Amino acid sequence: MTNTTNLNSTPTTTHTREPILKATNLVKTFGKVVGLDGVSLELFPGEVLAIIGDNGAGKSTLIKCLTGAEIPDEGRIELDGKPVHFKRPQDARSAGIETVYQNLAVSPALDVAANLFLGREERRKGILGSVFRVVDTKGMRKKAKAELLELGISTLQDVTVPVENLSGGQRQAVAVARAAAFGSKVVVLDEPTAALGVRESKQVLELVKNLRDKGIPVILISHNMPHVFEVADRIHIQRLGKCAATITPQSHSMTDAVAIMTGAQTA
Ligand SMILES: Nc1ncnc2c1ncn2[C@@H]1O[C@H](COP(=O)(O)OP(=O)(O)OP(=O)(O)O)[C@@H](O)[C@H]1O
Repeated sequence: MTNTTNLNSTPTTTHTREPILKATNLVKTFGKVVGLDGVSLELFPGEVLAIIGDNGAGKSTLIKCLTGAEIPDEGRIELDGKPVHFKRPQDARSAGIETVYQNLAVSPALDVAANLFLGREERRKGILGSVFRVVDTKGMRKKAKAELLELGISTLQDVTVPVENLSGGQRQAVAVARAAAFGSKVVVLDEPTAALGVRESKQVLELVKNLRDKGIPVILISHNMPHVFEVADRIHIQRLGKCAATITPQSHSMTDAVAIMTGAQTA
């Protein structure tokens, strides 16, 4: 991958590999309101792509179109080079796109391992034979531990702790670990550090880097410029429903990014 300095709305990075996820000219309107006005995006293997933009710039709408929560009016989405037409979030999830939304979908009363396997519980034969299959708590706990270890999540040693007893950062880590497990191809994180303190944010940002290093590309939506500049390989800037520019932390400063975002600097 080579980075070039360029403020045009075309991606500033050239890649030798094919994108895992590619969106071309997405349009989404809500009555007279234009949420997305012809937005294109590419996500490459092993990268963190941040999406930034002012309120109402179209970040959520873009993510929702990529993850099946909204259906674009126009445009094309390809996953691994093949066109996809997600009609609901479950379609995107089945295809390998996992999303962690701001309002975390963790179950507070369940323990860490149960949360990691939520909706995908593993079963084993019960003592009465193969007819009765019981939830394989022990097996899932073992796998949960291995998954957390692989992701470098060291703050969650005990997978039998109920999630309601964890800190905000640890809960976020559980949600991200769940998204990263089960062979997902892409992880989308919506404001993962918004509700966290400095130390907890740092842990989550480390986790994002670990995901990338593990080969899972991440799309990160964030308003926090220092966080974006710390972890992103490329930064897609949304403005008024369009992509104003795609930059890199090497090619542009935070001041540049904010100026492009607000229209003070043209792309
Ligand atoms: N369901 C909806 N119905 C009507 N208008 C919508 C809907 N969803 C989004 N919009 C509009 O589309 C535009 C883009 O909104 P979107 O939520 O994608 O922006 P955003 O960049 O995520 O903003 P924020 O940072 O405030 O969450 C806004 O004008 C918004 O009001």
